[in-house]
Amino acid sequence: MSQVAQLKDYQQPLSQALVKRMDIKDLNFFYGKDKRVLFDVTMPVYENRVTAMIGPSGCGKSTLLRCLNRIYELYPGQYAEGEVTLGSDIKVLDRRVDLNDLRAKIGMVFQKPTPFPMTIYDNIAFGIKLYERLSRKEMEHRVKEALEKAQLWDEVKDKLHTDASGLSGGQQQRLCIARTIALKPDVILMDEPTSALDPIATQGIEKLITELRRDYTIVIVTHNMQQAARISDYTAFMYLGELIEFGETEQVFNQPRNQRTKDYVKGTFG
Ligand SMILES: Nc1ncnc2c1ncn2[C@@H]1O[C@H](COP(=O)(O)OP(=O)(O)OP(=O)(O)O)[C@@H](O)[C@H]1O
Repeated sequence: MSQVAQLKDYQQPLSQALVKRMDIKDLNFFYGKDKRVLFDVTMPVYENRVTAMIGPSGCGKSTLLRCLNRIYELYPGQYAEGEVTLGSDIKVLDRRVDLNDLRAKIGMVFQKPTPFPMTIYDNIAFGIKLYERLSRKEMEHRVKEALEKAQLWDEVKDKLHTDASGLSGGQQQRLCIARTIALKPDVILMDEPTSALDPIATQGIEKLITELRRDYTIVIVTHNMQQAARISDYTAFMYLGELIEFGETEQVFNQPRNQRTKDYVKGTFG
């Protein structure tokens, strides 16, 4: 059995056909006019699959992720050129596309769990209220559904109205995932979602990610190659702002086409 197959002990095969959920074409990114850090990146993001971005520190993984929901627009001087499409018709980089709508469709989970300073229940309800008017019953149902999908419900159902800061790190991260899920996104972006967590909590999140891909499309940036091998279906290897190789995770790890990929996955550099 291959190394990747052994690592994927808890991943169930998916039956859905391969469909492009997002399409990235000739993407360039600039931290100001004179600092270009992405160079003509072109790759698909497949629906109901986990795509991992790997590569040495500073290669542009997080920058690429941040282009997918235009979160960089919060910072003056940063801009992207090229094309990022969601579904068949939403041009993500087009300034006419409303950022709030976009971020509901393309949710994001960050490195450090960042619950809002409010109750567990309100953490979920808060985001929903920005987009939808639900009755109390409907809201209760949505909150429960999101917590169930994030596999947190059983642990918090008796303390929904206590402060979220009382949860463990792993629980807080699952709460952040629930908050994202509650908006019914198409795509969930995750930037090093387990790097602040202990091994047990990390395993819980990894398992959750592989289950969430039944309903969502997930793109994850990770430093941890074993994690990429365990949980992703597709892997993008980046180096110095270029996409060096993209393919099925099994292939990228076991039969890389590019010498740099080979060296990186073997641990020779990076
Ligand atoms: N706010 C910023 N201003 C200027 N340059 C930046 C900024 N953020 C990142 N960079 C540069 O952009 C390049 C890509 O950084 P990025 O954070 O996307 O890489 P990464 O692969 O995610 O790295 P890491 O694994 O260390 O998080 C690096 O050269 C980095 O120094």
